[in-house]
Amino acid sequence: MMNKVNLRELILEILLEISKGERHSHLIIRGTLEKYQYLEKQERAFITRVCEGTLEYRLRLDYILNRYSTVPTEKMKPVIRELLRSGVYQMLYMDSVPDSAVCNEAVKLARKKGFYNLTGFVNGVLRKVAREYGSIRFPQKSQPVEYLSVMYSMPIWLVERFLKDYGFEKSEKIFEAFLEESPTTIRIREHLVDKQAVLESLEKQKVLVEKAPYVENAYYLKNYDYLPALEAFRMGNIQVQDVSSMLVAEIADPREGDYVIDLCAAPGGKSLCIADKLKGTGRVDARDISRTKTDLIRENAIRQNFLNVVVTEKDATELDSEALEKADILLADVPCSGLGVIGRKTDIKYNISQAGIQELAALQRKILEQASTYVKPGGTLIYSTCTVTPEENIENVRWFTEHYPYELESLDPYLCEELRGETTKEGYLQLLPGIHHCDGFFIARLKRKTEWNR
Ligand SMILES: C[S@@+](CC[C@H](N)C(=O)[O-])C[C@H]1O[C@@H](n2cnc3c(N)ncnc32)[C@H](O)[C@@H]1O
Repeated sequence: MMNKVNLRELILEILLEISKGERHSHLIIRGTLEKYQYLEKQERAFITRVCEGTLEYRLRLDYILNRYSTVPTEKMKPVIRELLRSGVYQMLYMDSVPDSAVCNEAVKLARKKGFYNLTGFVNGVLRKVAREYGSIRFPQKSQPVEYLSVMYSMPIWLVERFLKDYGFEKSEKIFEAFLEESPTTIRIREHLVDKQAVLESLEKQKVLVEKAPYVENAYYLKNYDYLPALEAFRMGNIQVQDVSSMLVAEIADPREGDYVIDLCAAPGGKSLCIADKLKGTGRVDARDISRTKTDLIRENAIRQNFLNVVVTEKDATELDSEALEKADILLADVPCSGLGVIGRKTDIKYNISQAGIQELAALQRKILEQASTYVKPGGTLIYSTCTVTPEENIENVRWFTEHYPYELESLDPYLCEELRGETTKEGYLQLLPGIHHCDGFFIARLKRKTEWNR
């Protein structure tokens, strides 16, 4: 018989690993769940929920703990800090766990980890929080920065940035959306796939399927445990992808026979979406910087049986003289700060810095510089990011049109009415979580001028 696993100990180990900030939290959680595949569905869900929740609400949990602890959270021993954070998270956000059980388990675990002299401290702090939580005074809207930081667990400097770029109301909606559960969105393939049959196969496997907005073949999936167990997934008929990413392929609008270069393609979502739209014709040259990354694209292309996708390892900042003026469509879905997908990748909000954003904006310009040479005169360049900072988005596009023979082109022919507006008419779209029904994303469509007529 299998030894009983101590779930809270696993959670503590995951949180300690996450707190080092060296690897993405979703990879750490996934790695542990893969190692303990034999755990029950509810046990796996419990681990995921406590780890994700503790991370998502870290700053708010620290604010609460610092009201009751004589030692501030940043001075605590890491084991004690993560035990307290996850304890408070369970008490405040998980009705199914009694407060007394949370305190007892945390004390037991502190002892097991060798912190005998701190068991009284752990017990005292958690019991005080349980008793007095209702009377904690949180910052009010009259102190907007502190309020948004504590209530939505966003670092102060990021709150200040969002306030500057988007104002209070929009920022609050965006932060609220970051804390909501992000749905699993899929795209059903268009070419050679019977959409109705795919929907029926999903329903037969008891998956709840709901239409997602903006894109015809986009759906939300609920009530499934393990994606690879779904026939539609194994057959390569569906692809997990947020609607914002699907919009890139809609806006690229490939025509049969087109040659498309995707400079930063891994794991391949947009490349494969475009390849599907090419209906088995043309070619998508899907590139990325490392073998690990290109293997991800290959894996996805093979599962979905795409024959018009060629995968290559290439650094997009280096010139590829063989590709000069060859592409009908060039996709630069560049590495970015990822602030639009904090709802899916929580650690971004704790790990990104203003200097990091500046560095990324410079890297994006370097990639655009090379990209500019691969497009046929009259061809299309799509620039996209999953972030919301002006310097990585519209400011880069303005810089690009000032220095290279490109002009913005309206997105309206490719978008549903709901997404059309002033900027889409001009040629770009900034999607914001909480305002739009998808991740935060930026897409611009640029046409290479046939003559350099500045
Ligand atoms: C936003 S992700 C791409 C997502 C992908 N387009 C999709 O839809 O699945 C950015 C990618 O850029 C890649 N990247 C970073 N620096 C690069 C470089 N210098 N050259 C090529 N790819 C690079 C990263 O490995 C990462 O896979």
